[in-house]
Amino acid sequence: MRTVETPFAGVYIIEPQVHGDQRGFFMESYNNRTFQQLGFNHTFVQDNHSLSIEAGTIRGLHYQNSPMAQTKLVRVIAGAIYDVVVDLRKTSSTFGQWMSVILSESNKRQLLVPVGFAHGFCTITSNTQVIYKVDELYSPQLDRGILWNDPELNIDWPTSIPILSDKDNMHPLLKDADIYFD
Ligand SMILES: Cc1cn([C@H]2C[C@H](O)[C@@H](COP(=O)(O)OP(=O)(O)O[C@H]3O[C@@H](C)C(=O)[C@@H](O)[C@H]3O)O2)c(=O)[nH]c1=O
Repeated sequence: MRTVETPFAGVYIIEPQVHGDQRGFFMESYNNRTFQQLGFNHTFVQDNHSLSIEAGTIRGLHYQNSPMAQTKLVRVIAGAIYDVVVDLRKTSSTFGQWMSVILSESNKRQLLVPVGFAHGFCTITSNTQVIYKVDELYSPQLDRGILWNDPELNIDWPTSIPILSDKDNMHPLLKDADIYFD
């Protein structure tokens, strides 16, 4: 397993070691001891799995406020996504900035999204399946979002006419967002 640093402190791309042979491949998609050795001390308590049928589906931008803020370990098991994180740490020099990475069934890359970031993705294939681990349980009361096309963020999404949930259509702009991480 290899970790790749990103422009944001605390956000890492993780590349598992893939053992290919004539049958296909085997990989450890998560190994607690390796994570601990790398200094990642999360205890993941929930696994999530989503299917997005159409390419051009955006889910996001989502985060949970404290005391249920979540670290997420995101990967794709079918298709591909343009994965985005936005720095929401108010004291950060990169507050309000975003970055993207392609996660796909074929590149098997994972993104570690720490507390303090909003997360969202746009599917770039049909029938895309994303799975991710989180280190706090889902809390509908503390679930928050920021509008995907907030002009202040100016995210360069692969589509300008995404398929969205009703919820994701109604999120506030960053300037009005309720952000609380302790
Ligand atoms: C996130 C979540 C949702 N739900 C329920 C609430 C709702 O009825 C249904 C669909 O929820 P959502 O529309 O929020 O699902 P979705 O838009 O896929 O939300 C996800 O988006 C990506 C980008 C993330 O980063 C995730 O953390 C999560 O916020 O599933 C749970 O039961 N547990 C959960 O952990």
